[in-house]
Amino acid sequence: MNLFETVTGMGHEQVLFCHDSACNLRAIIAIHNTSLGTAMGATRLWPYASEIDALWDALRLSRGMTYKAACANIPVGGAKAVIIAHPSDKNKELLRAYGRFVNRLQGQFVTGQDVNLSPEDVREICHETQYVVGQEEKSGGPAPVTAMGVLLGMEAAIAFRWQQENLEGLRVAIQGLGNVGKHLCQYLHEQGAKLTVCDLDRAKTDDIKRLYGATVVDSKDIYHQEVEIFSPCALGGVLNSSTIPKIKASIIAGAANNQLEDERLHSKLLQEKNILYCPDYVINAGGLINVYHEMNGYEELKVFQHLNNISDSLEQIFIRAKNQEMTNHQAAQSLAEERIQQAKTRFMQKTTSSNGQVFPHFIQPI
Ligand SMILES: NC(=O)C1=CN([C@@H]2O[C@H](COP(=O)(O)OP(=O)(O)OC[C@H]3O[C@@H](n4cnc5c(N)ncnc54)[C@H](O)[C@@H]3O)[C@@H](O)[C@H]2O)C=CC1
Ligand SMILES: O=C(O)C(=O)Cc1c[nH]c2ccccc12
Repeated sequence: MNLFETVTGMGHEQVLFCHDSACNLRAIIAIHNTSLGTAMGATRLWPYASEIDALWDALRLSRGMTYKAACANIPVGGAKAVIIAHPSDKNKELLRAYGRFVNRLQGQFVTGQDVNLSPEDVREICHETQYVVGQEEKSGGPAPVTAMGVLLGMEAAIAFRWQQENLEGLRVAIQGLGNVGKHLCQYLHEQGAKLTVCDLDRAKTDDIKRLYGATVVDSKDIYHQEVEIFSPCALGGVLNSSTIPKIKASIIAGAANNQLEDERLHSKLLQEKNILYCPDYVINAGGLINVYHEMNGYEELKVFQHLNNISDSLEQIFIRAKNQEMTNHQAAQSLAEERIQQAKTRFMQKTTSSNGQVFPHFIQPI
C-alpha cells in the first residue's frame, strides 16, 4: 500500500498514529477536511483484524463525517478515530492515554462516544481532555436525535417514492436494536409502522417485541423480509453483493455508517434494482447535529429545526440523482463537495486583500 497516495487520494489533511507503550495503546485519528470548521467525529474501539483495516475504517469514516457535516449544513469539518483493541482489553490507562493524544490536538479535533465505548469510558477520556462532547448528562446522548433524523429521512424517501405523507401501515425491517435502533422503533411504532426486527442480543429483541408488538427474525433473515423499508442500524458493510440480491424493500434508510461495502459498485447495484438508497452520512447526521448544538448553547427547538436539513438534503439528492442519471451516493457526494467548495470560496474572499493577495496566515483554516 502506498500510504501517502491512499491518504491524499481520499483528500485527508492529517492522519495521526498514536502509540503509548506503557498501556499498548494503538489508535488512529484521521482528520479529513477542516474547510468548514473544527474536525469532529466520535471514537470507536474495534478489534480490527489488521492495522490496514483500522486505517481504512478511519479514513472512510472521517471522509463520511466531512460529507455529513456539509450535507447537514453544520459548520464543522470531518474526522474519526479508531482505537485498535478488543473490548475485553479496554482499561482506564488505555483510555487516559488516548485522551492525552486528543488533548495534544488542542481542539483541532473534538470527539465522543462511538461503537464499543461506554459513557464511563468517555468520562475516563475526559480526565485528560476537554475536547469531548455528547455525554448523556449534557445533551442526553446523540442516539435519540440520530433516530429522529432517520425517521425524517424515511418520510422524505416515502414522499419522493410514493408521494405518501406518513408511515402509517408501512412495514419496516430494522437491523440492530442498540442506542439508535431502539429509539427508531419507538418513533416508528408511534407513526403506525409495522416492525420486523433483529439483534444478536435476545434481551433487546424481547423488549421491542413486548413494547411495540414487533416481529422478531433471525439476524441472517433480515434482508429478505417482505417490507417497504429496510433500516440498517447495526454494522457497516451490510449492503454488498450477497445481501443486495435478497433485499425486497424499495427504500433503504438506516443509521449505520459505511453501509455500502463498495461505494461505487453497490450503490449502482441498488439503483439497478430500483431501490431508493438514503446515503448513510446524510440520513444519520442527527447525532452530529446534536453534539454541534451542545458546543454552541444547547436548545432543543434549534436542534429539531436543524434536523429538517436532513430531509431537505435528501430531497435534493434524490432529484439530482434522477436528473443527472447518477446514483444517490454520487449525488450526495457531489452536493457535499459543492458546499465545501462554496465555503472555501467564501473563506478566500474574506481573507483576500483588495489587491488580490491572500494573507498567508489565513490559508490553512486549522
Ligand atoms: N449513536 C449515534 O448517535 C450514531 C450512530 N451511528 C451508527 O449507527 C449504528 C448504530 O449505532 P448505535 O445504536 O449507537 O450502536 P449500538 O452499539 O448501541 O447498537 C448496535 C446494535 O447492533 C447489534 N448488532 C451487531 N451486529 C449485529 C448483526 N449482525 N445483526 C443484528 N444486530 C447486530 C448489537 O447487538 C447492538 O444492539 C452504528 O453503525 C453507528 O456507527 C451513526 C451516527 C450517529
Ligand atoms: O455521526 C457520527 O458518526 C458521529 O461521530 C457523530 C457523533 C456522535 N457523538 C459525537 C461526539 C463528537 C463528534 C461527533 C459525534
